[in-house]
Amino acid sequence: MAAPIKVVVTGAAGQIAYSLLYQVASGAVFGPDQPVYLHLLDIAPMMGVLEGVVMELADCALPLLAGVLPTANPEEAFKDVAAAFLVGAMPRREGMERKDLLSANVRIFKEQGQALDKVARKDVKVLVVGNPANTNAFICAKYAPSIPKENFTAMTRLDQNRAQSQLAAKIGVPVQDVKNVIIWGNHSSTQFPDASNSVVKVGGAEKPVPAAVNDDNYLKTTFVSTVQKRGAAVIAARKMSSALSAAKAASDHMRDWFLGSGDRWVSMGVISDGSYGTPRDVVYSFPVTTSNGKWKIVEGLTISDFAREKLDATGKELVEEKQDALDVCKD
Ligand SMILES: NC(=O)C1=CN([C@@H]2O[C@H](COP(=O)(O)OP(=O)(O)OC[C@H]3O[C@@H](n4cnc5c(N)ncnc54)[C@H](O)[C@@H]3O)[C@@H](O)[C@H]2O)C=CC1
Ligand SMILES: O=C([O-])CC(=O)C(=O)O
Repeated sequence: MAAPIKVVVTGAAGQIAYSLLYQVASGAVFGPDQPVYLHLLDIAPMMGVLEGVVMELADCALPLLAGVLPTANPEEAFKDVAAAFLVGAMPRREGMERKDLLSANVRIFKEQGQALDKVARKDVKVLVVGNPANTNAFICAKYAPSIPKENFTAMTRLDQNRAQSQLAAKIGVPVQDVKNVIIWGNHSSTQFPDASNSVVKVGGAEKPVPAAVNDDNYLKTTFVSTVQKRGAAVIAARKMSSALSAAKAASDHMRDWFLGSGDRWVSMGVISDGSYGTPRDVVYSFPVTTSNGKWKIVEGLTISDFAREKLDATGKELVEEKQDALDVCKD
């Protein structure tokens, strides 16, 4: 059995963490042979609730759980961690856009970037879930200059999973038979869910999704807006934001980053190098492949005029959000 790795989950007393912690501690993320030492960070007033979560983790009797450290101190929480799930942040309520959370949440990611910089492993893999996730990830990386920018990512995997599920239902196949759907840009209502390069297994053979769906108008309209607005639809129904599916997506993202994406593309918010004419130096969601703990943007895809407009609109929003975040972080 390998030596345990330290993994931090922030917002550990919150609703996403309540689903995520079991997945991490049971081996679904880092593999069935990798023990984990869980660091649980939340704010001081939540320490009582967190105590209950710690009790429940013990009561799960999980063989891979090597230990648990609950704390309200970021430097203690981030000490020597190999992986960080940055979940802790305010969620939006009905009628809000995710960027409305910026002024409340972005300072958390400045402070946590500084703490990671001081005490985390320099190869730590950071997944930002707290919204607005892309811009929070950008800020976190900025305040952790001793850690490579490539190690900071934002979660658009939930959007990818939603898109894959919508397409599978439309075509009438199991969800795992659809692959390579792409989420471009921001985890916001400007994101572009793009099925144009995705493929589906039908009757044992692979076929392009656009041919299998055979409804271009659907792929350009209903499909796009359903995925863009799915978070809001869940909030309208549940009066709370997605948690079960967000935790599953966070597990998928980190698992693929650590263990490899195989023959599938996955979407991750990563620091943009200007690929596909996107703005540089914002955290933009691209199709990537992962192996040996590194991600690589999928190259050589054709961008239609329709897609171009969408990639530009979501890029523009990210540039604006970045500026707003830098302004908030000045003081
Ligand atoms: N990227 C994505 O796809 C998704 C992102 N989200 C976002 O994830 C975040 C968390 O959502 P939930 O778990 O539902 O919220 P929640 O309110 O249930 O839990 C958040 C937890 O974070 C804690 N927290 C607040 N400030 C903190 C700090 N400075 N350090 C550590 N912990 C802190 C709170 O005390 C609370 O326990 C929200 O911002 C939400 O919008 C949610 C779903 C999907
Ligand atoms: O919509 C929200 O505020 C929560 C979230 O990010 C999602 O469900 O995608």
